[in-house]
Amino acid sequence: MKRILFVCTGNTCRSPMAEAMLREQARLRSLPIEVRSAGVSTVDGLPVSEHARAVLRGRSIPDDGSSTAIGSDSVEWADLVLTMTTGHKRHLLQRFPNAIDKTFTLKEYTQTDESVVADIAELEALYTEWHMKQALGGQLSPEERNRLLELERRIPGFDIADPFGGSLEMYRICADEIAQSMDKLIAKLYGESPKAD
Ligand SMILES: N[C@@H](Cc1ccc(OP(=O)(O)O)cc1)C(=O)O
Repeated sequence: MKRILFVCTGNTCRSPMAEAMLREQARLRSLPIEVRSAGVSTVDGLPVSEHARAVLRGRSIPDDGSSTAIGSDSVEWADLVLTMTTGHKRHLLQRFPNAIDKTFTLKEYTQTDESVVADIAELEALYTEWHMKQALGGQLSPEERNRLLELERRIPGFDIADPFGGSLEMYRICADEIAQSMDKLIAKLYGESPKAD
């Protein structure tokens, strides 16, 4: 059984859509996956946004969840933590540094260019080094800082933009973006070919 945790800001738009979509795919394909979602800046018990629910309904996907503030219990529960943006990933890793080996942005985890994967690993190591040095009152060396900036410049963007407060169409576009990654995620985890749609 694979346990996957999706993370966004409020846990009322993006990560609940991702959670519901993956759970539905797992059900349809009989895949051994458990899914949860949480927000880095939210409180427990908020309903999923109306537009997100409408988009899910349009895809015939049930949704009956409510928001959960991220905590050590859900991070420890997960085998894989997939965030909607790099900002969420940084936030999460600052609070739960032990989760470094299982935490990725959704798009980063599902993209396949090896050179980009290597760049991301190097960048994450540099950020970890930076945080450790800062905690001890130090700084990165000028070479490390230059390298960090170079990597930041050349790594493609992996963020799924926040549709909060936007139109139903914005939520649809966001859901389509998440759905594409979901097919790639299943292909990566189970070697199935992504669905053509
Ligand atoms: N902006 C909201 C919080 C919020 C942010 C983003 C958001 O979308 P998502 O659930 O996709 O992170 C939902 C809620 C507030 O001011 O309280």
